[in-house]
Amino acid sequence: MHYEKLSIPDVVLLTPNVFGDERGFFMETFRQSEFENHCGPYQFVQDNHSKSKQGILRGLHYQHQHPQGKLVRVTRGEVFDVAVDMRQHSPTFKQWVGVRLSEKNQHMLWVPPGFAHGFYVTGKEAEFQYKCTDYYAPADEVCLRWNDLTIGIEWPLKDGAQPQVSAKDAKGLTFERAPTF
Ligand SMILES: Cc1cn([C@H]2C[C@H](O)[C@@H](COP(=O)(O)OP(=O)(O)O[C@H]3O[C@H](C)C(=O)[C@H](O)[C@H]3O)O2)c(=O)[nH]c1=O
Repeated sequence: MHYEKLSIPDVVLLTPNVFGDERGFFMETFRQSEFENHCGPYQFVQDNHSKSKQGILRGLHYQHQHPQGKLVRVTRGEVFDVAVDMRQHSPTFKQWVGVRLSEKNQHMLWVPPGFAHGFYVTGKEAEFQYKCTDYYAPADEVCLRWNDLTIGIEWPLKDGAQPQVSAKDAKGLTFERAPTF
C-alpha cells in the first residue's frame, strides 16, 4: 500500500498494490499496523456502503460531538471526493482537498475526524464503501452546504449542471453557521 499526504497533510491518499492474474485481481485494502504508522492510532467500528446515480452529490457531512474518521473507497464507478478542514486551530482550516476515487484507480482516502466529507458521482454510478472510527449519531450530524462560497469547492459538475442532492443536503448550513472543532 502506498500512502501519500495531500495538500492538507492529515488527509492521506492510499494506493493499494493490485495483484492481477488470469483470474482477475487481489489487493489488500487495509492493514491496521500500516494504517497506524501512516495515519495515526485510529480503530474502525462501523462499515458503510452506499450506491448513487450519476450527478448525485452526498454531503458535506460530519458529526460534531462524535466526529468520525473515514477511510473511503469506490468499488464501482467514479466519484470526486472532498474533505474540508473544520478544525479552527489547523493551519489548513477552511481549506478543501478533492480527489477522484474510482473502481479503476482503486484509490482510497483517509478523512480524519474534524473534517466535513462529501462526494459527487462523476461516473455513470458509484458504489461507495467506507470504514468509520465512530458510530453513526444522527442527532449529532452537521450538514455543510456543498456550494458554500467561503469554502469554494470546485466540483467537476457535468456540463456545469446542478448536482442532485437530498432534501437534507439542500438545507445545508453556510460555513459561518457551521460548528467547528
Ligand atoms: C450515514 C448513515 C445513514 N444511515 C441511514 C439514515 C438514512 O435513513 C439513510 C441515508 O442516510 P444519509 O442520507 O445521511 O446518507 P448519506 O447522504 O450517504 O450520508 C453520508 O454521506 C456522506 C458522504 C458522509 O461522509 C457520511 O458518512 C454520511 O453522512 O441511511 C444509517 O443507518 N447509518 C449511517 O451511518
